[in-house]
Amino acid sequence: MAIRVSDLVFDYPDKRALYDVSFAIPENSITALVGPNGAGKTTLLRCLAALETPVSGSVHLGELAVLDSPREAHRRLGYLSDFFGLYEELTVAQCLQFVAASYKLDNAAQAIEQVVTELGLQSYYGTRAGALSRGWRQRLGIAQAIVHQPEFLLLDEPASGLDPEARHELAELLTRLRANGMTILVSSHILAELEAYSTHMLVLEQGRILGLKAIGDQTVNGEQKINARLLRIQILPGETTDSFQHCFEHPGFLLSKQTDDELFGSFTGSEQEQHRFLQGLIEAGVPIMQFHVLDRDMQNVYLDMLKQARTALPSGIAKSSGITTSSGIK
Ligand SMILES: Nc1ncnc2c1ncn2[C@@H]1O[C@H](COP(=O)(O)OP(=O)(O)OP(=O)(O)O)[C@@H](O)[C@H]1O
Repeated sequence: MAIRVSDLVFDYPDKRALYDVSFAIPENSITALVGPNGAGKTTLLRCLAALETPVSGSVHLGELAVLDSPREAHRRLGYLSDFFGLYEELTVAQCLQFVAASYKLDNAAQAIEQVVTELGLQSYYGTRAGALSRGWRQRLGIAQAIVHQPEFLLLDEPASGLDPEARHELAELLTRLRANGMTILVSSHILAELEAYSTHMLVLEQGRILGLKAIGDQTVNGEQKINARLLRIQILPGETTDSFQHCFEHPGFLLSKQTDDELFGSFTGSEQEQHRFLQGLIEAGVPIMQFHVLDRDMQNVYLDMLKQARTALPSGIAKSSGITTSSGIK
C-alpha cells in the first residue's frame, strides 16, 4: 500500500479532531477525501504531510515512517493547503526557482521546465504571482508542490474558487499525474467534480473514518475489477411491468427500486456483459424506452456510508448529514 495510516489520534487543545483513524490507500490511485465541514480533512492531510504531530498512531508513505522522518517525507510528498500563499512580488519563474532551491534540487532548471510544461505555465513565466487569476494561481501552487517530483501529492480543496473550465483542467492534470505514477489524495466538498477522476473515496466524519471504497471500474494487477453501476430502465408508458421479469433473471442485476414504468438497480459486469444484458431484454420483447447508466454514483455511495455509519454509531455521534445539493456537501 502506498499510504498507510494506523490508529491516528490528533488533539487540538480543546478538541479531539481525529479518533483512531486507520486506512490504506493503494499505489497510483486518486483518492477523494470527503466529509462534512469540520470532519477533520485538513487535520488529517496535515498529519500525512508531517506538518502536525499526532498524539499517537503512525503514518507510512510506502516504507517511510512519516512521524520519524518528517524531512524525508517532505522530499517524497507534495502538499497544497486550502489557503496557500504565494510570494506575490515574485514572478512565476522566481517562485519556482525559490522552491527548487529550498529543496536543493540538483537538476532545478530541468525540473522547473518540466513542471512549467506540465501545467502550461509557459506564457506566464515572467508574470508576477500577484497578477495571476485564481485558476493560474492554483496551477502555480500545484507546480510549486510538485517541482521536486514527489511520489505522493496531497491537495486540500484544490478546486475551491475555480471556474468550471479551470476545474476541468485540474481534473485532467490530476489524471495525467496519476498516469505518470503519482499517488494522490485530494479533499473536496464537491463530489460531482471528484467523480471525474477519483479511483477511491475515503469518507471522514467527526474525526472518524466511515469507509474507503473503490469508485468505478478499475484494473488491479492487470485484472479488471468491476464495481456495480447504477442502471435506470424505463419502459413505454402503459406497458405491463411483467416484462421486467427478464431483468430480475439476470445474475448481474440487483433491483433497488421499481415504479410503474421504471426500474432502478445495480449491474455488475463488464461493458460487454452490460451490452448483452440490454440485447437480451430487447430480444425478449421488453418495451424499453430508456436505458441509462447513471453517472458514477459517488454521491450515493457517500450517502450510504453516512447512513450505515449513523445506524452503527452511538446516538451522540450521529447527526445531520451535511449534504446540501446534488453537486456539493456543506
Ligand atoms: N487550530 C485549531 N484549533 C482548535 N480546533 C481546530 C483547529 N483547527 C481545526 N479545529 C477543529 O478541528 C475539527 C476538524 O477541523 P478540520 O479543519 O480538520 O476539518 P475539515 O474537515 O477540513 O473542515 P472544512 O471542510 O470546514 O475545511 C473541527 O471541529 C475544527 O473546528
